[in-house]
Amino acid sequence: MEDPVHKALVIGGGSFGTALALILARKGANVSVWVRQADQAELVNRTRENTKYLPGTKLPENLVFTNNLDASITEALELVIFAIPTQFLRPFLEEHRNTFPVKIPLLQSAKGIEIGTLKTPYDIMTDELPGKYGKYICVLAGPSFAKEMAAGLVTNVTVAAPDREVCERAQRMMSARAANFRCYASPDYMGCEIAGAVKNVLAIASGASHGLGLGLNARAALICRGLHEMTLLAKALGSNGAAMSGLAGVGDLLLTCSSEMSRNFTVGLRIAKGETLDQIMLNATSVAEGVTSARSVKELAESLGVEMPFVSQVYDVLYNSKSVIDALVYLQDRPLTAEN
Ligand SMILES: NC(=O)c1ccc[n+]([C@@H]2O[C@H](COP(=O)([O-])OP(=O)(O)OC[C@H]3O[C@@H](n4cnc5c(N)ncnc54)[C@H](O)[C@@H]3O)[C@@H](O)[C@H]2O)c1
Ligand SMILES: O=P(O)(O)OC[C@H](O)CO
Repeated sequence: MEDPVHKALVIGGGSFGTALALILARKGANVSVWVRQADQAELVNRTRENTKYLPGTKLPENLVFTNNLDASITEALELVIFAIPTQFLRPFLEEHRNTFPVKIPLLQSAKGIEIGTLKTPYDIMTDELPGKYGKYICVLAGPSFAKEMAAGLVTNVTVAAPDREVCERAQRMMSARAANFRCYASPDYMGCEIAGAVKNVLAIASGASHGLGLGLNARAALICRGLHEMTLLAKALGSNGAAMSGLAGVGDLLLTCSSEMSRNFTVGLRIAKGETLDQIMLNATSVAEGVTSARSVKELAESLGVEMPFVSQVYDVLYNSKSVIDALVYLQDRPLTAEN
């Protein structure tokens, strides 16, 4: 049974923040979406459309963009969603540490690993928010293209948190039959976050494989062996691996490795077609988290002694000018091993 939400706040008005706000608005919540620029908020409110990040969807009147985080926005909140890319989360929290009410779920939805600290978004939130917020931090992960959510298409995701009561409350609050949005609950928050970060890197590999015309056998092998890599990393960080067979693990990996709707997949595709990373980044209007996570995930895996051959090859292609063909040859010529 889902819970009603009367008032919610989404931090970040990119495509995913806007899509999550729409889900809550469609179940009747009054939703504010915080963005950095006042003029962006004004434009969205005037046109009733987020033309920059989620064009083509009319926003309902109970969904309002704002540049304010004063009491009129934060008072009586029941739920806060964080939907800004991983690398910008810590600076945001440093500035807005005590802004949010306590005892309400704080649901983070970014999929990446922070450069430098090699931490997940959940850990960044634990670092930066005062202890009183600790057990209320949750993770949302799973196969969820913003465009499809905005179109009202069926989407199932996982809400994860160590505290069962908080996790299930967030699950009930985010679930929205009216928006075809269904949430499952899981205690494996670390598994969900590692899956979210690593699947973006693997999606770059899958796009590259598609660009080379390697076919569907190769894609299936990449998804399967990639799942093995992300499972090893998650377990090295304390996950019991439960998320890997679920929506956040194999579910999101399948989605992102199979579609040009994925920005990460598209980066790999364009590289295989001859563009450089610099050329791709030059005109990028939206974020492909796998580009930065290729660096941080590789470093994290090395620091833990976890072998991640696909991730290391994506890193070499992006940052060491290795050709996609050479990366493929490397992967195929590795010594034969047992499957697990
Ligand atoms: N778009 C999706 O389908 C989708 C689905 C699931 C998860 N996610 C995850 O959600 C997170 C947000 O991605 P998105 O797709 O909404 O991004 P986007 O590319 O659509 O928008 C970029 C966002 O980053 C913000 N931003 C840019 N520079 C910033 C800065 N210096 N400080 C703070 N914010 C800044 C922008 O305001 C905007 O909100 C990512 O971690 C992504 O992996 C996205
Ligand atoms: O467009 P991508 O590659 O960032 O993927 C979006 C979502 O993470 C899919 O679940």
